Amino acid sequence: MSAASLTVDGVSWATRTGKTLVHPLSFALEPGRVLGIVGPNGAGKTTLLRLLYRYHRPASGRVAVNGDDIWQLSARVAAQRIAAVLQEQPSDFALTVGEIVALGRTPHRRGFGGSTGARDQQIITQVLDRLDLHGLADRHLSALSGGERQRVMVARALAQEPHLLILDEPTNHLDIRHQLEVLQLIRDLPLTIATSLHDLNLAAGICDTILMLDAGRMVGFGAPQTVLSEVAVSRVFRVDARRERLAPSNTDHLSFHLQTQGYTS
Ligand SMILES: Nc1ncnc2c1ncn2[C@@H]1O[C@H](COP(=O)(O)OP(=O)(O)OP(=O)(O)O)[C@@H](O)[C@H]1O
Repeated sequence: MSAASLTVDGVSWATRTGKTLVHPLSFALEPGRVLGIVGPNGAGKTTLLRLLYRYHRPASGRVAVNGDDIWQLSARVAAQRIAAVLQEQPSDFALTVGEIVALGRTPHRRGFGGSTGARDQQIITQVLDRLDLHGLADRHLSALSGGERQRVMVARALAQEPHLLILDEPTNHLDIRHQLEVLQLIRDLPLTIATSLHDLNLAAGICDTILMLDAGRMVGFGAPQTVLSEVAVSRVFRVDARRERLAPSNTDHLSFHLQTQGYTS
């Protein structure tokens, strides 16, 4: 596994009816960085992620991975570089966990239906181990809990050996232990990562950089402590946010309260 740089230059996206959901935004991420995308419901997080994994073609601007415009790459080469773990649960219920993780190798095979080689098998075994899924390899997806399915989807994405990993709310469906495990895995992976996260404290804990969206506009980009200020979080999320120092861990923690006085945006 190796990490890629990500460059987003003047990228915007609008619906067919002309409603702009992502206003032009630019940022750059160095290889190996973890970017957290935060913002209220409907702010455009999923739409921005779709632009990063070549699902939406930008209305303006370009997305480049290691300097290459992702729309200049073939779909297959793009899939060798970028993998995504999405919110929607998969519909491949008839497949086993092992078979689904093996699907992650597809972009690396010659021709469709190519057989699984020794190297593919080795990688599949490694990711099953890494996600603690070995005991479930022969189980059908329909027989798994939501959290187990989520781990299978992360395993499939890692089997793809991407350089850039996109995750949309990866901790949905996960209990606290598995949330922590998936987040620690994300932090330790030698990949460039862009993930949306609703939990601002988790985001501050694992991300190097935070991108804050509000109504399709980038309203913050930088270190978590800077972007997730009390003032900015209060304004964008329409709450009273307070930053407190937790003892004995000596870490910052945001707490949220309904506003007593209205903020106007
Ligand atoms: N293809 C589309 N056509 C029209 N509207 C869309 C489309 N995709 C998303 N939207 C709308 O654009 C806005 C942004 O959606 P998006 O899913 O990107 O937000 P989000 O920040 O991921 O929200 P959430 O936190 O609720 O998941 C929402 O109001 C959504 O209803």
